[in-house]
Amino acid sequence: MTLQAAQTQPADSGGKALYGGKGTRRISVHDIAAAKERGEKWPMLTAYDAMTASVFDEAGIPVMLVGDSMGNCHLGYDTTVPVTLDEMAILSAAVVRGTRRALIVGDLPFGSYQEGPVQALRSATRLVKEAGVGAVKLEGGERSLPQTGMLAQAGIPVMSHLGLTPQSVNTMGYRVQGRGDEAAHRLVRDAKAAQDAGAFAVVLELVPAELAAEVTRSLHIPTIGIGAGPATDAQVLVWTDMAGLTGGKVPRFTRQYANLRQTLGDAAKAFATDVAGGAFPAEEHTFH
Ligand SMILES: Nc1nc(=O)c2c([nH]1)NC[C@@H]1CN(c3ccc(C(=O)N[C@@H](CCC(=O)O)C(=O)O)cc3)CN21
Ligand SMILES: CC(C)C(=O)C(=O)O
Ligand SMILES: [Mg+2]
Repeated sequence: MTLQAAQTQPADSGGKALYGGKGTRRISVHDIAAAKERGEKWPMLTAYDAMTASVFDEAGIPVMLVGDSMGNCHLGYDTTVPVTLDEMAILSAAVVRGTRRALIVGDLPFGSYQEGPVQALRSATRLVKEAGVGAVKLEGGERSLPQTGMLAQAGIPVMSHLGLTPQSVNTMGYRVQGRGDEAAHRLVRDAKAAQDAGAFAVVLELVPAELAAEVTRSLHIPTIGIGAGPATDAQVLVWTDMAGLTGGKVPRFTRQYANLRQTLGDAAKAFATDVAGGAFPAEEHTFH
């Protein structure tokens, strides 16, 4: 391929489709943009460790989010608020190492970008350089506009997160957002502002389906829904929720595709029973 051709063919992931495509190189934000033009709907899952990420990569999940939901799903906090940039960097690096094809998006944790665009750039640069993520995500539309613009101009692909923004749980709670005319208009404005500032995609969390559909129609960048109905370009779920590993209550918008909590608990009990009864280790596990 000539240099000229390379420059004019940004979106070939070697088989086109994000999901089910045959390409082996890393998916890029150009591939994400091309999927919206094709009308392809695509899946995104969170991942917090190399082994789980490798399973999803081999299953063809094209985009993974190292979510700050690692706070409650992996590190044992009650919310995402305590998660630090150090924790994000360590687990993001693990997810990058465990994958070959997926685009890895690192969540900027609470407190790592709210001070302003310079802090946002410093934090995002750490995730890009230390962890090797291909993009970062931050919460807020108009309120995070200087940050979104700074990252985009610096050449760091940035995903915006609107609707329910869990880092604001202490002021917002976990309620559906964008209900009523004024809140709906604000969400549309936020989404357009994020797009204009250079965001490559927008997460819409816990918003009415009709509003998510309107936002999806009015943007040229893809929308990724979670509790936002069926019309968004993509869908994201927290992996421990969809795999049935999360303990306690899970959000109503989740579908549980497996029951890993049961499976893993059964395996642990079977091991314990074998040890207690002397059935493990057997001859084939033993050296002489
Ligand atoms: N395990 C997990 N799954 C998630 O989806 C998730 C996290 N953690 N942590 C970060 C945020 C927080 N999220 C949440 C948390 C709670 C609700 C919740 O309780 N929702 C109510 C609906 C509220 C309403 O009707 O207004 C529900 O019953 O699902 C939703 C999203 C989504 N994210
Ligand atoms: C729920 C998704 C969008 C997220 O931000 C996270 O997992 O942290
Ligand atoms: Mg998050």
